[in-house]
Amino acid sequence: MIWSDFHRTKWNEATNYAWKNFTTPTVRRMFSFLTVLGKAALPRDKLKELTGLLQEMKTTYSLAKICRYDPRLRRLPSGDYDYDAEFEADDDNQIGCIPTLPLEPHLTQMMATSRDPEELRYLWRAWREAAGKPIRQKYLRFVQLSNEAARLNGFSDAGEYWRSDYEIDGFREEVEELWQKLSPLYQQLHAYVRAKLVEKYGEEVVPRRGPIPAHLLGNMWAQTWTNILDMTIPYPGRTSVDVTNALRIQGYSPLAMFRLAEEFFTSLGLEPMPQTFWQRSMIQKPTDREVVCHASAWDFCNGRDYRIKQCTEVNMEHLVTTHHEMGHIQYDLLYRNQPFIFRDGANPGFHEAVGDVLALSASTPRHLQSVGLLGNVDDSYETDINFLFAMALDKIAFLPFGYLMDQWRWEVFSGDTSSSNLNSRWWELRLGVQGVSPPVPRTEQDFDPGAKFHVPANVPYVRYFVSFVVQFQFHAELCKAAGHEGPLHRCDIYRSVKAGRLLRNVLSLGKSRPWTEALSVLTSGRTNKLDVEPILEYFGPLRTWLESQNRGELIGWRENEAIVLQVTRSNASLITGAVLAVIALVLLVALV
Ligand SMILES: CC(=O)N[C@@H](CC(=O)O)C(=O)NC[C@H](CC1(C(=O)N[C@@H](Cc2ccc(O)cc2)C(=O)O)CCCC1)C(=O)O
Ligand SMILES: [Zn+2]
Repeated sequence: MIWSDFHRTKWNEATNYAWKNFTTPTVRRMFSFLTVLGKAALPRDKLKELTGLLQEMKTTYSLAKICRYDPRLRRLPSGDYDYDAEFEADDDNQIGCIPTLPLEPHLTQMMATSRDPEELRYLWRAWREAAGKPIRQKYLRFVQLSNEAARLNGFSDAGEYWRSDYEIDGFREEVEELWQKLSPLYQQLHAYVRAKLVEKYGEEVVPRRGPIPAHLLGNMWAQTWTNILDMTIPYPGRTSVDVTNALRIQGYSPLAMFRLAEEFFTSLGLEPMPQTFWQRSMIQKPTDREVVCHASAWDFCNGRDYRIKQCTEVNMEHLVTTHHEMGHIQYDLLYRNQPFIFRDGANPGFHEAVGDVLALSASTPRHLQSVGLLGNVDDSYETDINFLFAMALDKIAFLPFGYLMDQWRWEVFSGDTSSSNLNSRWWELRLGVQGVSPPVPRTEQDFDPGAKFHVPANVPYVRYFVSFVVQFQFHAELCKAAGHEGPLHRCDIYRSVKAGRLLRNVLSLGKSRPWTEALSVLTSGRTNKLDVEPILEYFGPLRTWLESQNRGELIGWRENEAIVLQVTRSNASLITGAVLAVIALVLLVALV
């Protein structure tokens, strides 16, 4: 229904006070959600422009392709590539360029498996040229319209609108405080991985006391580091929990991976996937048409139709993703009897945590052995450390990225970051928070955040940071309910109906109660706050091990030790700097 300006004014007036005096808390809660119109509050023409920009940015991202790496690419004295030459028809040795490589599965796979820094540097830059740079202007206009819509809903900007999903004042400070408590553990992991990369690539490529160049971490955005486990595993030759080979040798299909994940949920007494799920999901990349391969889980809001769309590859990372996506469907199923407006996660981080909680049990060596994916598993210290390290490459490495993505966007929405420092602010955060540096010089002509799905797709991201903290709170409580004894990282809640009942009680609430109350239910009243203790307890043994291994290493990074020139500020400031230097020189000479 299209809102006429008259209707919208009347609605805004009506929703500003009448319902706030309703006596029934649940009805008041319903209206507090119903009165937020979101982008529908925009005038018709601006709504059309906003949705058009969003579609264009998503299309650019999902269709972006790059050329294959060619080692004959000429390097400039500055260390950068002579890319222009790359596309000139070169008589004697045709380099040429036909963009054929999409992100999934090609670039994802190459970033994960290539150990050639030059190829990785090429892939890293070419992807940003194809996916990020082209949408910079569109994104700036999109931000303007998003802020206008937010203000029409009574928020100061789109960032405040996004944060309202968490229903607590000071959410921003809460997230900052959580990160401060987790950062020391991240820095220990960062220092250890950097030392291993120095061993592999040399100090020419990796500065021993500086940030880690972002293209060497096995992932296009350096957001999880599981793909460099082979180069960094503490005890090579001992049990490694990467069961990719076993999955392939045993002939696992994507369907078998989905059935395996479903069986974990039903072993807890939770819901099986409905019939339509198996009929209508897309679990493999089709060969006859272009699709958006970024995995997603869908609730068609009729209590029967739920689907996953995923370009599943047979490997460990996708087995975890399958649990993650199915966790969304499980949550959708558990709150399907709630009133429509309450059919949502208690907060977005809860929705992201469900599947990961089960994956924490399903990934243990003991569990992988029980499903036949791992051979002999010993209870040795080395196996424990190998396992915890593999988990840290996923869970701890991710924390700064999960934190900085929306720090950057909240500042863009609030205007603290503007078009003149859009990309340099991104790299300030990447350098300062995550300790990674760009492998080629960056300028304000680039738009590197735009090369990460959630920015063109306008999907908020702090939900993942919240999930990575709260999933360990869930894990600790479910393990307690399952009667687990011993270290938290060895817990496997598989087949525990008690754990399943507790999880069902928490998730069935949907968004009918504030998430702080859901946390009280989970912890039998012990807490209603996000708490880093469980994740720090889980990784406790690894932290001790890292601290002993890192003796003598610099913990943290010197920001001036990045290999390449950091983000060059907009050229104007460079010229100003040069002019001032000349004037100073002239004065000096004059004085002497
Ligand atoms: C209709 C709709 O949109 N539905 C929502 C779900 C809902 O709201 O019901 C949805 O399907 N969102 C897609 C998104 C996909 C993935 C993702 O984007 N992950 C992040 C962060 C991350 C990284 C490591 C990790 O272990 C877990 C998460 C990234 O890849 O950067 C890709 C693979 C994993 C999850 C998702 O499932 O969260
Ligand atoms: Zn998710």
